[in-house]
Amino acid sequence: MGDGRGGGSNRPAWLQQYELVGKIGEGTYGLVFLARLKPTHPQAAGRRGSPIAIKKFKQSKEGDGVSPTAIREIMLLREINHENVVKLVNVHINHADMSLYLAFDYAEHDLYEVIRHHREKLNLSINQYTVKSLLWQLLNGLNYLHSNWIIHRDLKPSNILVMGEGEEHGIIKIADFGLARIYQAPLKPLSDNGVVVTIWYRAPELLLGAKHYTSAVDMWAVGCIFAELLTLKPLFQGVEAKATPNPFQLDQLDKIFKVLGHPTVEKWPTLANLPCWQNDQQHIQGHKYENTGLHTIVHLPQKGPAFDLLSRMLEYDPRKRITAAQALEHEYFRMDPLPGRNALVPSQPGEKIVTYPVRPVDTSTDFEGTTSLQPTQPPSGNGPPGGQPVPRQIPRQMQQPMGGMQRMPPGANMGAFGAAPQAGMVGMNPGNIPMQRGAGGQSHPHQLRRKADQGMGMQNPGYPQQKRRF
Ligand SMILES: Nc1ncnc2c1ncn2[C@@H]1O[C@H](COP(=O)(O)OP(=O)(O)OP(=O)(O)O)[C@@H](O)[C@H]1O
Repeated sequence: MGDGRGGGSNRPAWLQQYELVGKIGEGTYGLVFLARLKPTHPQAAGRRGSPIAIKKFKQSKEGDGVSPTAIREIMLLREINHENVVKLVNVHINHADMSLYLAFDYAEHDLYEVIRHHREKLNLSINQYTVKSLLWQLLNGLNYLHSNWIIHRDLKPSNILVMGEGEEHGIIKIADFGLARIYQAPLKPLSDNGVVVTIWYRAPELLLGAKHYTSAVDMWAVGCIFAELLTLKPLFQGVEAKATPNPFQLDQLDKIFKVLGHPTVEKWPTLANLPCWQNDQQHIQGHKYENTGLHTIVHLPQKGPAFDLLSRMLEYDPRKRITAAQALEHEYFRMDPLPGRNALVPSQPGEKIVTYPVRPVDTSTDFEGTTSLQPTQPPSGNGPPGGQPVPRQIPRQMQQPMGGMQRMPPGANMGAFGAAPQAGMVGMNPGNIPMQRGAGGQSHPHQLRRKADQGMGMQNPGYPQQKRRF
């Protein structure tokens, strides 16, 4: 960046336009940094430049190329253009060390932090309008992805970003497509990629060894997230059995069955074909579960539309599970309060405005992940001087339900759908990227590794610290 922190002559011109603020997170596949356009840049015009998030991918274990996961992420993201999906603004591969930088629009919040703020700081539920608007936008982005034959496969609160103050305030952006992949019809076995959906949000068919992913796995995750937005607690907090390469996760299934009751072949005919159902007579088939009632956990009237929608998302049989397109048409979204474009404004006049914390930034870590001796600076600076965010006074921008997206016929291309390649991608040619053997087709051990601090191991069955926060 040429600023003495993570600067380097082998940085491309676009990266040198930005100054690094610091590290904001660490995921399975790399580090995420906050950077800003330099004040000297014409677009910044002496002001503080707009923020971007730069995701630097870790090198593959063999250290001999950009990982297949990264290639896949680029291939997908460069085609994607939707208000509720995070925008990729630039890409750089450093051929010297084969590191990969992806620059995305920066989002000040994510659902993990929004939920945590309500649970731990406010001890207050999220208002109905905000829950509905967040859910609507999540479904809207997901409908776009599914319509374009993309399954996310790793939906969880930390992957659902929410824009901070500005013209996109309160808008959701689905992020982290490192694990997503364009799916094909007819279904092609994808199980050689490993089981990738974070365990708490993982659909029962995957836990029982289904060999095929469908978009229904994302809808299960949305159901879990919907319930979590309502109760501020993960719905099914299973303890992951890490020692097994097997998808079978008994504790997670146990948590699900205790709430939703025992699945039956009458209600879910293909259940009998699932490998783990067949193989585990004793624990799964032999155990009888009472249905404790989802409504008692989420505190929703059983006959109401919110509960109806949630139940359809948590339908055992993936073929009967509601789709994103259907969910957007559900009665829940036609009733007051109607969903809006800015999910973070108060739901009614006089209601207290919730101020969510800005992302903490570790300003002592540079792009190489090296800790410098610089004094730690205040957080990202997106709040006012002094670090105390002011209440937000932005009026609700939309009172009408937003129109659902048209579903795209199988085989139609993105161009036909109106998706333009994104800015900054000119010259990007994934075909020219030196790839590891097997890239794009085979799984890489990196892909299957889960973060040690996810809080889902036997040692830490409580609420997870899913990522490092500073
Ligand atoms: N565009 C972005 N703007 C702001 N923060 C972001 C952006 N993209 C990712 N983050 C944040 O950076 C952190 C790390 O993200 P990353 O996607 O690498 O990992 P993760 O989702 O926490 O975990 P995993 O990759 O293992 O699923 C998260 O807190 C995430 O919310």
